[in-house]
Amino acid sequence: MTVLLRIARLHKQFGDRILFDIAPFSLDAGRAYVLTGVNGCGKSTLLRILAGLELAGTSGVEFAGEPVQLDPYPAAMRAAIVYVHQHPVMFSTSVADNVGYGLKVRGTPNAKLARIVDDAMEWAGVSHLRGSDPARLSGGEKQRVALARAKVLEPKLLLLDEPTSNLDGAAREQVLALIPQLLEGGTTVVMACHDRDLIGLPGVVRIKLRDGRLERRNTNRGEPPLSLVT
Ligand SMILES: Nc1ncnc2c1ncn2[C@@H]1O[C@H](COP(=O)(O)OP(=O)(O)OP(=O)(O)O)[C@@H](O)[C@H]1O
Repeated sequence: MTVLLRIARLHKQFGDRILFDIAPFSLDAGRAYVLTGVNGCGKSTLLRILAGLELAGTSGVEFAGEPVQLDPYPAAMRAAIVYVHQHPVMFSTSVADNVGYGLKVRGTPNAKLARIVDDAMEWAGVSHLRGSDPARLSGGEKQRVALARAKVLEPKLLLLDEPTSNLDGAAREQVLALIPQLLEGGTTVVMACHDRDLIGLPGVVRIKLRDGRLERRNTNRGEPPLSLVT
């Protein structure tokens, strides 16, 4: 399998506190990973670094086979990597505008954009909310809109930060039902989570941040070992 992202060393500290020092690790193209670890170990920070939202000390970074630096964050990675926050921030226009915003910025023609947005909203079960004020959505609806907004961009790497946290009952089930479909699309996905149902998804590689290191666990359901952390 092709490596999408390779990092020889990734080091993050806040003041004197070393949060993690990871060396080396790689993410395969089209592979799904679940990132676990105790509260505060740095899962969100790691995803934010990969998304270019936070700086870190890095060396030996390659993305899609090209050597890159993460500061300044490369445009090619900005275009290819989408981060979905556990509390997604929405523009206060409409749900449909939010789902289509990234495509609009990319200059997608209106007719095509409308079609893609319709399909994504149907996929996420939020078509009925198309004209709604995003500020009035429930947590589960917001997360599903955020997943639709990410999906339309067809990212090479999708980073999901605790997609089911703070959700329960039907809202959680609805988000859980979307995730396997995202994993089938050929996108590399990394999900930070504590949710056992996500951690147990078949074919997903488990990685764990512990004591500032990234450990690789087995792939679920006894599949062959993968080259996640080499
Ligand atoms: N800007 C910052 N300055 C100082 N410390 C920070 C900053 N951002 C995060 N931290 C600290 O870094 C640690 C890791 O935070 P992070 O949110 O990445 O953890 P997490 O593993 O995602 O936690 P959780 O499972 O609770 O979401 C925490 O102790 C947090 O307080």
